Amino acid sequence: MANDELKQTWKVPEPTLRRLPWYLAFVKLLKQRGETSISSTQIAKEINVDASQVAKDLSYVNISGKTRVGYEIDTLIDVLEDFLGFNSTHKAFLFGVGSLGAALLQDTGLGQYGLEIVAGFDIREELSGTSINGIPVYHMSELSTMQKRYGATIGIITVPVDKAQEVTNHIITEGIKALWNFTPFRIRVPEHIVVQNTSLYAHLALMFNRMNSTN
Ligand SMILES: NC(=O)c1ccc[n+]([C@@H]2O[C@H](COP(=O)([O-])OP(=O)(O)OC[C@H]3O[C@@H](n4cnc5c(N)ncnc54)[C@H](O)[C@@H]3O)[C@@H](O)[C@H]2O)c1
Repeated sequence: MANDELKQTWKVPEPTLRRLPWYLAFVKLLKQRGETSISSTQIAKEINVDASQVAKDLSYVNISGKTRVGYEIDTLIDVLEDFLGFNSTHKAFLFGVGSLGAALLQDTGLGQYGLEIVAGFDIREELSGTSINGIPVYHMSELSTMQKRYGATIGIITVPVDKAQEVTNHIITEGIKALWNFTPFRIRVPEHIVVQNTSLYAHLALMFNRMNSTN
């Protein structure tokens, strides 16, 4: 990606980046049903987002605004996937092949979103040399060697919470540039490193809270 394009992508507001994958999933569903075009008004209705918001979100994406006539579905899918980075392959290492880590290795869906987990790492000796879903698992001590082989840029962190910072520090020195952190620890990183924290539990708390307020 050219530098200018990269800067453009950075300017996209986070809520827009969260909504665009919803639009993509919906448009893919329409394609499966044999539809060939869709308007932003239709997307808005289906996703339950304001039509002007949909048009604004799509204005960040490089697709010509045939708002009333509708977008050609194949083109919209291509452009959205490209924009969201789902069409390119990002190589990732996963750290901590425990219950969550192993489940993520099992998930074949990640590949459709451009994330290719090429190897898992753990400190448990008995795991090294094994594989999950065809993905090899290595001992942490092999990280340097494997990084030379695979050149991964993303690190998925599924180690125990008290190991999160230590593992982060270590893998950054091995060339990992972006971290998908599943631990509840707020890891500290140098400015040029990208961190995305993800927690299933945070969403649970939200659901419980909303359930209680509707009782
Ligand atoms: N974000 C979420 O929604 C979510 C959901 C479940 C768990 N978690 C978090 O994910 C993490 C893992 O949870 P789990 O239930 O899979 O735990 P687990 O104990 O089953 O797995 C942790 C794995 O990390 C390995 N490990 C420990 N130290 C390591 C190191 N220094 N380097 C590499 N590997 C190391 C362990 O050997 C183990 O295999 C925890 O921090 C937990 O809080 C988050």
